Amino acid sequence: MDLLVSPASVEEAKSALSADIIDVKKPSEGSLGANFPWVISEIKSMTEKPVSAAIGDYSFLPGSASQGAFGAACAGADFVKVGLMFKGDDNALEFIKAVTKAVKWKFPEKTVVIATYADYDRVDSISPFDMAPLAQKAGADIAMIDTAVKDGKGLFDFLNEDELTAFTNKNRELGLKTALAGSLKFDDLELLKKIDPEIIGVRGMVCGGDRSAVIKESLVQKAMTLVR
Ligand SMILES: O=C[C@H](O)COP(=O)(O)O
Repeated sequence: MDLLVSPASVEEAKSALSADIIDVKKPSEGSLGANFPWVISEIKSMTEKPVSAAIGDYSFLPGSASQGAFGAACAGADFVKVGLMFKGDDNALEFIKAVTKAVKWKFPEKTVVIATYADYDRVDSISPFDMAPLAQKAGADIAMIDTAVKDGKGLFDFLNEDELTAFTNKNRELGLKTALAGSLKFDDLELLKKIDPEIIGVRGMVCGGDRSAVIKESLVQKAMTLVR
């Protein structure tokens, strides 16, 4: 299980470099808020580790999302991560195909992460369970669950161990990897290891519990020790 940590700036990324994946985002612009391309590029130049970039929590705007995805890939992101904040299988398939094509067109080696939300009912968006087969059909690589609303409720307030294990196992059958996130806590790590996704994503946990604070290097190191 790899640890993905989401810094919000170049300065903060320096404290996150011991993570397995450095995930550039702008939390002030949403759960999967997009940061500036020059921030992605500078963080990429600081590490040999894979760099991921969130490109936003999107309504059904496949053209805009494709351009964002291409921009993030050109700026140096190895993983391009997009959130689906809309409903409808046909629209989701069209959107995921467009984003995947935008990344793989010039960068076939790069990884496309399609995120949906554990609290999808709260934001009226597609469920992770409906999204994953569409991600596989569209040629994406990773099916992710995060939370849309960062109000203290986390992944396990919406989905239980059995549901998350079923999601992870089904993705593996489909040939997709799984990433799980959503206000995860140190106390969740043992259960997450049992569920066994390929990646877990955190920010609040390594900020000391408050995702609007800054990442603490010592907490990233603690999390790295505990996920192994
Ligand atoms: O990609 C993962 C997110 O950055 C998770 O953030 P969070 O742990 O504060 O919910």
